[in-house]
Amino acid sequence: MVTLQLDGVGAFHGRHLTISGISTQAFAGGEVVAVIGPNAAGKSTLFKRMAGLLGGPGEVAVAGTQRGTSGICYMPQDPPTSAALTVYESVLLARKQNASWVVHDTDLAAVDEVLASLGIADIAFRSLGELSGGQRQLASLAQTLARDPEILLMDEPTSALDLHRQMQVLSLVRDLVRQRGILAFIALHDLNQVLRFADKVLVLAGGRSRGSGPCKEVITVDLLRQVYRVDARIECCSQGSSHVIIDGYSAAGGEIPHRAG
Ligand SMILES: Nc1ncnc2c1ncn2[C@@H]1O[C@H](COP(=O)(O)OP(=O)(O)OP(=O)(O)O)[C@@H](O)[C@H]1O
Repeated sequence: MVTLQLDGVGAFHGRHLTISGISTQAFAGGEVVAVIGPNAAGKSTLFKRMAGLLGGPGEVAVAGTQRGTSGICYMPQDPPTSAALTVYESVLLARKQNASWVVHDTDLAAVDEVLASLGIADIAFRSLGELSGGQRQLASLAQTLARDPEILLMDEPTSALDLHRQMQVLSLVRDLVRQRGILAFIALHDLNQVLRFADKVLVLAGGRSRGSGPCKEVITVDLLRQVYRVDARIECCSQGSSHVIIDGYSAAGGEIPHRAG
């Protein structure tokens, strides 16, 4: 089983150490780990460091992989688009593992499967350049999933999607994680989506870790107050699941004068 553990991890942008000292327990295949925190907390930076795109101190310790670093698939927050390709071509190209790759029937079948599972077979032959923002995000998701990841790093993969699509994508990722033993890290801002879909959470703020572990243990009223500066309740709904309800927020930290609603 694939595992990933962070040990004193930091990352440089140029000479500036943007994140530092991030350590966690070992996360294992079959788990969805939400990476949460306010804007500029360091979530994208950590993903780039985990994907090997940024250098820095500490160790991203990966074990149990079949394909080494090529099994780590990173979906950036703003993926570049090559407007000349169709969705189908871009997803097929994502299957390319090395320079000697030639297309096999299994590649074509994998592309068909991923397009169908994301519900975007109808735009397979549209150019990437003519898609809506949400369609582009779905195409980027298809490219990432088509790589047969062992470890998935997805930076706000649902930020451009409508509610139905958010549910569809997060359910699909969770099902793939369970069925294939993938380890998925997903940066999300919607904490109710986190409580619904993630098994564990890693909280960042100011470039440092503010805790990690099972969602219900880590996401507390105190954490929401300290990290997000919101006055919130976490309540169980009639169907038994936990929800974050925001009552107010602080403009400057400490006191929480603004009441929502
Ligand atoms: N290319 C860069 N050069 C210098 N600093 C950068 C660069 N990219 C990000 N940073 C800085 O690193 C810090 C963390 O940014 P990062 O993008 O990782 O945050 P984030 O948690 O993903 O934020 P958001 O939720 O807003 O997407 C910020 O202070 C940001 O200004």
